[in-house]
Amino acid sequence: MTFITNIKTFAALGSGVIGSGWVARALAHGLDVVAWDPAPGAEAALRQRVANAWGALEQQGLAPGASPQRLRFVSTIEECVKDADFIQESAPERLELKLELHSKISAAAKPDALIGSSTSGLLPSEFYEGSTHPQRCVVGHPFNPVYLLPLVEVVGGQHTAPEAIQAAIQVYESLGMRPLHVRKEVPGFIADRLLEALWREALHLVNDGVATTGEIDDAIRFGAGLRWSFMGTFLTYTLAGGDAGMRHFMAQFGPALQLPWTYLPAPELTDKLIDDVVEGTAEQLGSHSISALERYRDDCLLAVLEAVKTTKAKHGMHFHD
Ligand SMILES: NC(=O)C1=CN([C@@H]2O[C@H](COP(=O)(O)OP(=O)(O)OC[C@H]3O[C@@H](n4cnc5c(N)ncnc54)[C@H](O)[C@@H]3O)[C@@H](O)[C@H]2O)C=CC1
Ligand SMILES: C[N+](C)(C)CC(=O)CC(=O)[O-]
Repeated sequence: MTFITNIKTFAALGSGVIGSGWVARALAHGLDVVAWDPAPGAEAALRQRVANAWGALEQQGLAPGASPQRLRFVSTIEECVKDADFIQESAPERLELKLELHSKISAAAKPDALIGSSTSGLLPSEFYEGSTHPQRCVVGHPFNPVYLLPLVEVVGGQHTAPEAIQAAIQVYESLGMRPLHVRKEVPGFIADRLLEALWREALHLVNDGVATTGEIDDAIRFGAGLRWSFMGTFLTYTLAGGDAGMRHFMAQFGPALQLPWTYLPAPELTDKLIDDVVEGTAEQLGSHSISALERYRDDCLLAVLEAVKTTKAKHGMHFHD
């Protein structure tokens, strides 16, 4: 079974936060991009998002011929996918919607064009159930902003061919990404299970009046957040065990897991909790607009990526090590 991996035309369905991030990444890699989104005003919003991202992409380096002008917005699903070499769906996170959309996408697409879904945690076996040629269908779960963050989790469903997983990994690599094959199909995959655990605890801390949203963000950004950009939890905690390493760490800090410090179930999303979170984050945002904050985030990310790359090289490592 072979699938198209040398892609020239990228199709994006759904052009909100994530779809527009894919569009910007694909354009920056010198591809032709065709996009579709049913919302009124979607084309203008997409072009605005791409323009907002373009400065960061220029700083990172564009592929020869890369241009926002190579984006074509079309009015039907069929027109969007029929000539595409690779298709990425970024529609709202609703199982029924994705199920119906994928039956239309896959029926109109070339049979050897891979189809990826940006879902954050729905199961591909479920939403590709009605798809034509489901062996080429995968999840390619990205991270926001998609045009800068390298990670993409690649997950297959029960009908996905192993060759399709490998081919999708190849395509995502050609877009400058760092694919992580999630070998077992589980809800939330790997990264969102971790992120959701943190998010749940953060909401409990607000709900219990322990800290404001700003204080919780400070607890992350001045501490673990800084080290997470180059070293994950396991290696970090190996160092926390000193010369005795992980075995000593487990003996010393493992029992605290039983105390417990954390709650597993999520807090109830009461109106008060939602108001506290919305008002807290509005205060953090201050007078900055969302697009100004996006540009600030992108500048920080570019600087961090560059610093990590250079420091690793100094220690004889590659960025992906
Ligand atoms: N926002 C995030 O941080 C992340 C989201 N994702 C996933 O990406 C997908 C899209 O999420 P967002 O971009 O955040 O949502 P969004 O709400 O920003 O964008 C969704 C877009 O889909 C469009 N849409 C509505 N009905 C549609 C249909 N039937 N077919 C195609 N498009 C349709 C909407 O008009 C909208 O532009 C979801 O599956 C989500 O789980 C993945 C990683 C991160
Ligand atoms: C909140 N979220 C589940 C949509 C987050 C993601 O899927 C990944 C990210 O960018 O944090």
